[in-house]
Amino acid sequence: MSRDNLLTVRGLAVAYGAARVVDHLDLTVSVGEIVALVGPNGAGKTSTLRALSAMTPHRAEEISLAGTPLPRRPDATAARGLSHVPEGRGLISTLTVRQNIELGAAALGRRLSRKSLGEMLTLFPAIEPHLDRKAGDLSGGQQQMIAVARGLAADARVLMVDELSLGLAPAVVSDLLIALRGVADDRGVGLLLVDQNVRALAQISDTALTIRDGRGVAVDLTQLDVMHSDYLGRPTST
Ligand SMILES: Nc1ncnc2c1ncn2[C@@H]1O[C@H](COP(=O)(O)OP(=O)(O)OP(=O)(O)O)[C@@H](O)[C@H]1O
Repeated sequence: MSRDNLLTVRGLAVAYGAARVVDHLDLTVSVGEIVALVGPNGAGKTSTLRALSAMTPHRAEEISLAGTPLPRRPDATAARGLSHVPEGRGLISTLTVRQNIELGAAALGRRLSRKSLGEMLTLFPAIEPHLDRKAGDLSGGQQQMIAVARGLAADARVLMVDELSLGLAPAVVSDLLIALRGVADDRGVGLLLVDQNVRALAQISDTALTIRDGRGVAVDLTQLDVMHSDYLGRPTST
């Protein structure tokens, strides 16, 4: 393990019945690193994130955070600092913005401190005027900011975000990605981002991989930049 490694995954396998969608997948996410996980529909990206946060049955030789094996229960995984913003965001639309952000900490039996809330609002100033509105009444971009804030508010050391840009305008996606780059640079959080919008990801990621025949394959970021949206990518080595 390198000194700065946070998340280490070796030999991850996910199967649905006889269909093995992820097989021998390895990946690492280091302190302050943004890793893009790209690939076409059905490649196994969501299954990978769900397995890492123990929401999907899986096998693995190693899933560890900062050198310590992660437990295989979603709440325990989150409590150790591996946070997951699922596709669709998973907000409770009838609760307020503030309550949704508090849920990140509450789910782990913690109270969200004023300092943590303040940090989230500094990161996403667009949601500050709406703290006491129902989350479901906000725009898609604002809801994605709330979901990321909720994930970070649970003292995330590694944050995984599934389909960050889905349904959002390019300018909103850009704001979100710049904020996430800041989270990585300023707070040292490691980010594992899944998105169909590979061109946007290429702007802010440090490394990228795709899933080919179940395995993680490194992708050249400069190739991502010129791809159309769902291109699988070329491996940097074969
Ligand atoms: N609960 C499930 N039961 C059975 N098959 C599933 C289940 N979840 C996913 N799959 C299948 O596993 C494969 C990988 O799905 P997954 O959602 O992980 O892919 P993905 O790369 O995230 O795709 P997308 O970009 O479309 O979200 C697909 O063939 C999918 O149909």
